[in-house]
Amino acid sequence: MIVAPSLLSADFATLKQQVAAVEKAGADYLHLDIMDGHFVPNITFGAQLVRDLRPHSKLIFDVHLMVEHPDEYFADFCRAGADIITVHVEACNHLHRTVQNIKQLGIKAGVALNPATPLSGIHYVLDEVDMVLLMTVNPGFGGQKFIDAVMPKVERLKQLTANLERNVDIQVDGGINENTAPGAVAAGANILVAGSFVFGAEEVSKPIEILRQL
Ligand SMILES: O=C(CO)[C@@H](O)[C@H](O)COP(=O)(O)O
Ligand SMILES: [Fe+2]
Repeated sequence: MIVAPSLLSADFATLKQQVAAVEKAGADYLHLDIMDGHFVPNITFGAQLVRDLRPHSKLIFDVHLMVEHPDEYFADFCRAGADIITVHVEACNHLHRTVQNIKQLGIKAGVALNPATPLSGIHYVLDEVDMVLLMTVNPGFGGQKFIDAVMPKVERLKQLTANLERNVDIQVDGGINENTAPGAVAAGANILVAGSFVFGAEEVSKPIEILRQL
């Protein structure tokens, strides 16, 4: 599995070292949660942090935009060094255009769905997107409980993407740990985001290895 540690659960006073630790431990992506205090009831960090971390890591920078008006921000995150930018379906008035505009910058585009959002909103962009992120918690905070009811949505998405000629990654995000990840993988996910499971461990290498082996 592709493992994407979420920096949200790291100690923000030592970010550079913690990014280096997950990279050394075999992580594939670095998941960067951008929250604006409007789309979600929490505020994290902006493009400047992505820009500052970029020279220190070869990890794929996977930017999860939990902001209103994502069209106003994604280009800045691309310039800052994002490799993948994911926008929320619930925040986009013209999702197809937003996805196309992200891809025109030469990076990958993802679309994210909250747990209560049905797959129907993305049927007509599946031909365009590189990744679909299915939230397995309500976005806004790390350390929440995995919502099992999202699993049939993962299965359905897997069926839909299997019919496409190109690869579309399925990312799950929220409450992923050694107990919940196997079910998500069985349902069809191939990218596992994990915040508290990775950064809450004494050694980040252990949870990363557990997820990688799935
Ligand atoms: O996008 C989000 C939360 O909104 C996530 O990326 C969290 O950061 C995941 O944290 P854990 O649930 O794994 O602790
Ligand atoms: Fe996230």
